[in-house]
Amino acid sequence: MNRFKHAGVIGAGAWGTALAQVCARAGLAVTLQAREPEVVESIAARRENTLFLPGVALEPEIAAVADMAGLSSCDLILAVAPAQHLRSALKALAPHLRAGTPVVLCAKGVEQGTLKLMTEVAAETLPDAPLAVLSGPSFAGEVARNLPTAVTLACEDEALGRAIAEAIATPTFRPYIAGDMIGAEAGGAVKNVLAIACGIVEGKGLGRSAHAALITRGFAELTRLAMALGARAETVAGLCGLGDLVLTCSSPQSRNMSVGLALGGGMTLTEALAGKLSVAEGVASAPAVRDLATRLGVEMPICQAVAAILAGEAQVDAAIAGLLSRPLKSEA
Ligand SMILES: NC(=O)C1=CN([C@@H]2O[C@H](COP(=O)(O)OP(=O)(O)OC[C@H]3O[C@@H](n4cnc5c(N)ncnc54)[C@H](O)[C@@H]3O)[C@@H](O)[C@H]2O)C=CC1
Ligand SMILES: O=C(CO)COP(=O)(O)O
Repeated sequence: MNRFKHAGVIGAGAWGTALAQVCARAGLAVTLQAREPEVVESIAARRENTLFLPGVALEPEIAAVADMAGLSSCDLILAVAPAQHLRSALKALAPHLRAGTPVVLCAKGVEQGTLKLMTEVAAETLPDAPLAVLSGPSFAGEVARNLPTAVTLACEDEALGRAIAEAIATPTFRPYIAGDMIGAEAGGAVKNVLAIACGIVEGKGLGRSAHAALITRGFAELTRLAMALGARAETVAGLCGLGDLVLTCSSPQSRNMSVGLALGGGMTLTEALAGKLSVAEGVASAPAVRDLATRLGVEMPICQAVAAILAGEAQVDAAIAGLLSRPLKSEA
């Protein structure tokens, strides 16, 4: 029997809307909180999120609300506001959260300034809420259309992790349970920065060999940072780390990779982001990942190069030349 009955989803971007679909298909009542009035209106009037997930017919169980108060009767919350807005979203949720309601963190990023992971932000804003992390290779459009997807559902409380996974699983959406929340969230945050690098490699036409080298050396960086943060190696080798890195570095469907493609093709960052409503988390997380690596003494040359390019401190060609001319070293 499902322990949960009513899911509340914070953030009606593409991923929040896709996860609302998953929860509805899993048999839960769903309330989707949207920041934009036009999203609430389009879901109520047309059963479609015309702004962030156009062309997908939404399940009848999904009700959209503007106010966090609309989530007060939920017994499970999925927090899907972008990483840089998670703190303000959870603060707004706090007065309406029922005691003991688990909060599943679904954003992929590191908070700028504080350099905190999403679990740290949530622990500060909702100190009493049980937390879990959902992360893995999952394009919103594919999940919303019911294509097969597997993700990591990480929770320190194994029984709670299992209960959440059972509540949201469907025949096509398969959460694998893990105990390591830090590994799950570190993988998702760093892969977005690496996807920008992969886009640059593609945009510059540097070839499949360079692409494979970048994914592999990028994974080494991701693993080093995650381990320094306290993650377990097997978590980052799973869906939320390696799996998501492979997906995001391999398809222009990725918003992060698309930004890299544009930069590699000669656009400025401003041109690459112009007119985009959707979030490319790696752009905001790159400087935070770089600063976190510096603080922890972790070598992350690819992420550092991406951060420098995005900040206008390095040109693309010079950054590539800098990476290729690093002293030869042991692979391990
Ligand atoms: N789209 C995807 O395929 C996937 C996205 N994610 C992650 O989910 C998170 C949300 O991304 P998407 O749903 O794709 O977003 P999106 O790019 O589709 O939409 C932008 C979102 O940002 C919100 N937003 C904009 N300004 C804001 C502000 N000032 N305060 C609060 N919210 C604001 C909008 O309301 C909207 O929900 C990100 O961390 C992303 O990395 C994770 C897995 C898949
Ligand atoms: O996280 C994602 C896939 O797992 C989505 O990637 P983008 O945000 O780069 O589109």
